[in-house]
Order: sequence, then structure tokens, then C-alpha cells
Amino acid sequence: MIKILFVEDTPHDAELASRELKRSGILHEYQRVDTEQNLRAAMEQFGPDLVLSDFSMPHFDGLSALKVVKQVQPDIPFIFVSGRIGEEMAIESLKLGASDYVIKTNLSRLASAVARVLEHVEQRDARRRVERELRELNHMFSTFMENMPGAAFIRDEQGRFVYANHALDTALGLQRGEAIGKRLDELFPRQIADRLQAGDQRVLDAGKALQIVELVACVHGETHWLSTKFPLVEGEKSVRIGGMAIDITERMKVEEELLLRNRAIEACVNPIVIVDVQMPDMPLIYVNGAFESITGYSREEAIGRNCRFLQGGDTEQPELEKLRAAIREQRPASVLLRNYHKDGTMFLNELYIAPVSEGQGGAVNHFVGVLYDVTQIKRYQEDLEHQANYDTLTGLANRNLLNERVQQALIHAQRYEQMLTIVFIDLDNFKLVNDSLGHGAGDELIATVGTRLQNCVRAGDTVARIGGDEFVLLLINQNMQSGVSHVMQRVQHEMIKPVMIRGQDIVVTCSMGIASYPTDGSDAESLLANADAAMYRAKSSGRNNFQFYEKEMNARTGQRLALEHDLWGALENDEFHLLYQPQIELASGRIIGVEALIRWGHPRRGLISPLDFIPMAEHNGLIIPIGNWVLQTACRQMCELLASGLPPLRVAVNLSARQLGEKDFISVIRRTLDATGIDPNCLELELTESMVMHNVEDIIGVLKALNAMKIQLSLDDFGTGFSSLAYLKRFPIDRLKIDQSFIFNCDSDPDDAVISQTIIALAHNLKIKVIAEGVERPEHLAFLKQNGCDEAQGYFIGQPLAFDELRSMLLAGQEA
Ligand SMILES: Nc1nc2c(ncn2[C@@H]2O[C@@H]3COP(=O)(O)O[C@H]4[C@@H](O)[C@H](n5cnc6c(=O)[nH]c(N)nc65)O[C@@H]4COP(=O)(O)O[C@H]3[C@H]2O)c(=O)[nH]1
Repeated sequence: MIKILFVEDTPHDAELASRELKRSGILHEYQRVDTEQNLRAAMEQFGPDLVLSDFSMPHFDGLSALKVVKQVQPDIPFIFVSGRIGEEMAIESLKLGASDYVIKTNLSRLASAVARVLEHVEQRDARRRVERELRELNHMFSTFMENMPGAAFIRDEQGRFVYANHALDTALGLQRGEAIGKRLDELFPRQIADRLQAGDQRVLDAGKALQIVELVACVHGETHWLSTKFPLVEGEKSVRIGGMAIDITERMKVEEELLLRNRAIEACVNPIVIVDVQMPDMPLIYVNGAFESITGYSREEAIGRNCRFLQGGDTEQPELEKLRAAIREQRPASVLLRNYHKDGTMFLNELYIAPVSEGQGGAVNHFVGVLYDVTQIKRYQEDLEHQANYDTLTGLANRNLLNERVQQALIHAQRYEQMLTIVFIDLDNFKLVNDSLGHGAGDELIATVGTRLQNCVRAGDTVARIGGDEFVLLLINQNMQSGVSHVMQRVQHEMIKPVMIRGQDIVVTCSMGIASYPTDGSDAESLLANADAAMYRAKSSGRNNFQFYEKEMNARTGQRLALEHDLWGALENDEFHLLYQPQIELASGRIIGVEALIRWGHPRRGLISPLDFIPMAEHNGLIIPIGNWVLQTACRQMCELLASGLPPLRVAVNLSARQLGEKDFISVIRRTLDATGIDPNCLELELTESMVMHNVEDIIGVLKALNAMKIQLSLDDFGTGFSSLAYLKRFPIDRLKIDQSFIFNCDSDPDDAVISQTIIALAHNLKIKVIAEGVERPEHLAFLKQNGCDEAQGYFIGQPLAFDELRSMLLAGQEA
């Protein structure tokens, strides 16, 4: 239904026209006005689609109406329906915008005129609508293109820009629109232009859209762009290239960084894992190469599983709870776990974990873990700890650990009122083994001794090595002295078993001192010191024995230290002298020799027995110069006897183990012989069993050299040690000396008698002479004579005499 406004003064005419239109099927409603004022009002209120106007009216006219309508709403079709008007008027009205002219008297044309006008209006409106829509679309499109962050462009076949959006101009640093009409080579360096042009060509050749990463020279230097280019087809031919490109330089940088980080994680020597803590059972979602090589599990085997497979069946680990708590509380942690390689071997894993959240303050969705195989480090630490507490050579406790154990044992002993015993053990003549066989052999010996000691004590006891050849036993729960004695005997028994070192049987003995809590001390320091004092006592009373601590030993220790101090000056101060004890041939009763016995005339303490200072001198090394002095003095004085007109007399000189072990011992002897001029046959060197049984092969060499020099050799204290008869045969010994302990009761104790008899028979069998010492009574003499002993010495035969006394006695004997 259209709205028609009649500008007509005659209602009847308006009605006629309306009917005519209705008859022709043009549905409408109408209003009629006949003044300008009403026309304006109706234009506004009624809003007609068409105005039909009379030309001349009493109060208004058609041309004025046309002007008003065109002024108010220029698009509304305006048709004159009037009586005849002149041709000029008609042209004028069409010029002013009238759409048609229908004569009232021929209203049959009105319907077609209105229809044509309306059709025209409709077409015009449709065109306008399309134009408007196109305009809007264009606006929208250009707004879109101008505001998009990426560069958009259209180029022709020559690479000339037909369209370039704002982003493109900005990126290239151009004025708005400056790119239009320019070729690529006018905007870019040749190389880049060629590359872009080649890209365009690829798209044209392909005839479809392509994505290309291109390098573009922008205001900020060369940047990477991801271009989507497509051919724009005109007719059959692709003549233009459309494209959109975004700057991906930053993205590429980020990608490169990510790639670098990824490569770094892959190249890391430590296993790195990532766990998804939001998935059920928190599976591994990443493991690096080091994880594979260290654990032996491949990625495929590891990913998707919970890390606990690395613990194998070893799931009761205290640190695991720490790990779980850290994951629960979403915080970093480090734990030490026992993990297992695929082959089942264990490794210690120092694991560091840290939560990874989604952005700052976001939820924790992953944990990253770095594994450190610290097995070696821990082992090294343990070794260090072990070294701090254990002796490397023997594996026994060292002084540190001993002190700790003694402290603990003391606390326990105090609380439960128990006894605790410290045994200080020092090997006899260890230095000799060390010096003659070398440190390697010494070490082997010490290690064996360590093992043997360990076998002598109970599980709760401690065996410690606290110095070169010094050991300490800490015996707990030994509540009787007899029990301790029992252990000591066991130790002695174990010790004397020969040790085979470098093909040689070596026999060691030891001296032991015992101090017990609570009787001999209440703290570790005093117990150790007292055990040491007791050990020293054991040593000086003949070695190879043990001694319980007695209170006066401390005083003796003090004296000993003072004495040792004085001993250093004794030689220089000429405080030593020799006594000579005669030795007789039993068959004839003739004095055939003397034994040189050293004495120390101490300026304050008087005469000191060699038993009190020789062990000390052996300990501190003074025995070497002292021993040399004895040798020289004895030889010199024997020559003096000769000079006094007496016949040559054999002198027996006691040797200490350390002297024999000296590398230049043979040359010392040779020099002494040369310096004094004594006949080597008149010099006898007294050795003890324990001296020669250490390091047998070397000793045999030394003895043979002495033998070749015609020096006499005798074996002292025979029967008290552990001599191997097999060796005795190999020693070039001239004389065996029966120890005085057997002589003392030889006339009353059948055992001692048998021993003495056996020694005599044995020696004679080996063509070795026998001398008995300690002959104190006539019964001794009778026994020895009866049993065929060759020689003897002792208080009954003759006391040790000063040199002058000896000379006088010998001279007197000569005269008699
Ligand atoms: N009960 C008893 N004893 C008798 C009798 N006749 C002698 N004696 C003592 O017995 C010891 C014998 O010397 P030894 O067994 O070699 O034992 C010696 C020897 O091993 C060592 N000694 C002495 N002089 C030297 C020396 O110049 N160098 C070295 N390295 N040791 C020496 O000191 C030890 C003790 O020497 P001395 O005190 O002089 O004691 C001497 C001597 O005085 C007797 O009838 N009955």
C-alpha cells in the first residue's frame, strides 16, 4: 500500500484519480492539500511515497508545490495531474524535478505513469541501497585492512603496489599511501626485492594461496615476515597478487630461544625430567637424553609412568615423605634417594625438584626434576669419614675413633659399674723389620698383626692402631683380671706365629701394658697414659710379655723421661764404662774370654744397669753411637791387655737389634777392627734369638760376612725365644749361650735340666760350642761339666770386673 498526497483544490478530482488508480490495481491511501502550509505539514506527518499535483489552484500552484516537495524530500516522485499546460511549462516543470505529466481529461494514462514512476523509484532505491551497502562494505573493509596489525597489499605482475595498508607503510617507514604505484625494487634493496618478487611468481605459477616466510627490510632493520599470498584473478588470468603478512621476528626469536633451551636441556649431562602433577598418578611427560643414558630406561619406557619405578622395590626410604610433602605443598625441595638403573644396580640420586606454574601466580601444573648421580661423591665422603676414623693400612680404628669409643665405653662402664680395660701394645724390634726389609714389608707385617689382634678380641671390643707399631685394645665387659690375662695370652700366642713376608718367615713379639677402669684411671687420657707406662715396663723387663699397671709406674715414667733426657748427654760426658765378666773353658778352667757389659755412671743417680737404659737407647736410636762406643772400647781395651804382655783374650760384645739392622754395620765393624788392630778372632758378637729371627735371609747375609771376617758369633739367651732349628743350621754361629733362667734350676728342676741338656746336644750336633751363663753355684758348674757344656760364666766363676781389675787379675793369674 503506497501513500499518495494530492495537491488539489477539487476533492472530486482527487477522488476520480484515486479511483482510476485503484481500478488499475495500485493500492494506496491518499490525503489532499491545497495550500503550501498544508503541503509541508502533510509531507512531514503523512510521509507520502508519491505526490500528484494540479498545476493551477486558487490558493496555490503546482510549480510552488514541486519546489516545496523537492526541497523537503527531493527523492519523492512528483507527477502533475492537470488540465493542459503549455509545452514550455511542461519542460520547466520536468527541469524542476517533476517525474511526469498527466492530463486530467485523460486519466487512463495516470496508472501507467504512476507505475513507471514507482518502478523507477524502486530501481533507484535499489541502486542506492546497493551503493550504500557497497559504501558500507568498502568502509568496513578498509577500516579492517587499515587497522589489522599485519601488512596487507596488492601488487601487480610487475611487483608494483596497487594497494598497501597502513601497517605496511608503517613497517616500511613510508608516508601513508607512498607505496602505491611503486615497484618492489624501488622500496627494497635489490636482493630482498628479488626474493619477494620470486615469491610472488611462485604464487602466480601455483595459482593458489601460499604461505611464505620472507625477509623484509623494515624501518627497524631486516625482519622476518610470514606472508600469505594469493593470486587475484581477472578473467582467466592471474594478474595480481594479494597478500597479508605478519612480522614473526619476535616469534622466531622466541622459537629459537625455546629451541636453544630445549637443546640445552637435552645436552645437559644431568638427567632432567618433567612431571605432570595434574594428571592422575603424576606421570613423566619428558625425560632428556642424560636420563636415558644414566638410568638405562628409554624415553618410551619412562614417559607416562610415575617416577617411582626408579626406586624398584626399595620404597621404604625416609626421604620419600619429604618429596611427597614438597609436591603437596607445591614448593622446591632436594632429597637423596636410592634409585636403580634398569640393570638393577643402585645409584644415589640427589634429586632437586621445583614447581612450574602456568604464568606468574598461576596454578602449578608441572614439576621439573634434576637428578644428580652422587654415588661416587657419597662413596668418597664415606671414604673420607672412614679415613678420619680408621687406619688405612689395617682398617682398624685410629686414635680419633679410639678416643670416641673409650669415652662412650667409660660412660657405659660408669653407669653399669663395669670394668673397662685398655691394652697398649708395642711391637718388639719392629723398626728392624722396617729398616732391613723395607717399608712395604713393614706395612704387610703391621696389617697381619692388625688382623691377628682383631681375632683375639670379642665383637664389642675395639682394636685401634695409633702409631707406627703401636696398637691399643679396648676391652669391655672383661670384669676379671684373669679374663684380661687370658686375652693377653691369646695375643702372645697369635703374635709368635711366623709371618711369611716376601718369602721369609718373620717372627714378631710384642710388649703390652694394661690399665683398667676404675682401678687405674677414670678418664680416657689417664687410662691410655697408664697403659703406656705399663707397656714400657713390659718392654724393659725383657719384651714379649705384658704388664698390669701399678701406681708406681707413673713415678717410673717420670724417672724414665728424666733418664732419657740425661742419656742424650751421657756419651759426650764420658759417663759410660765397661765391666768384663770372665768366661772359662769348663774342661780346663782356663779363662778363655770375657763378656763386655756396659755401665752408666750417672752423675747424680750413680751406677745404672743396662736393663734400665738399653731399651730406652734402642727406642730413641742412641743405641747406635753407644753400641759403637762399646765395640771400640772393648776392642781397644783387649789390645791394651795384649800390650800389657797378656795373651790374646776373646771379648764378647752384646749387639742390639738396631745395630745389626744398620746398613753400614759391616763397615763399622771393619773400621773398628782397623782402628784398634784387634785380631777379629778375638771379637765375639752376641746376638739374641729375636734379633736374628726377624728377616732371616738378610741376617744370614750379614752373619756370613762377619764370619768371613773371622769374627766369632754367639746366640744369647738361647731357649727363651722361638728359634727355628731349620734356621739355626743355616746361621754361621760359633757359640750358643744357654739362658741363665735354665741354669738357675738346672740342678733341681728336671725340665730345666732337660732343656739345658738338649741345647748342649743340639749345639754339638751342629758343631756349635755351648756356653752357659748365670752360673751361681758349684752345683751349676758340676751339672754343666757333667753334661759336656764347653764354657761358662757367672757370679760363681767371676763377677763382672772393671778393666783395671780384669787386667790385674789376669796378670796375677799369669804370674801364678
Ligand atoms: N743372675 C745372675 N746374673 C749374672 C750372673 N753372671 C752375670 N750376670 C748378669 O747377667 C747379664 C748377662 O748379660 P746379658 O745376658 O748379655 O744381658 C745383658 C745385655 O743384654 C744387656 N747389655 C749389657 N751390656 C750391653 C751392651 O754393651 N750392649 C748391649 N746392646 N746390651 C748390653 O744388658 C743385659 C744385662 O746386663 P747386666 O746387667 O750387666 O747383666 C749381665 C750380668 O751382670 C749370675 O751368675 N747370675
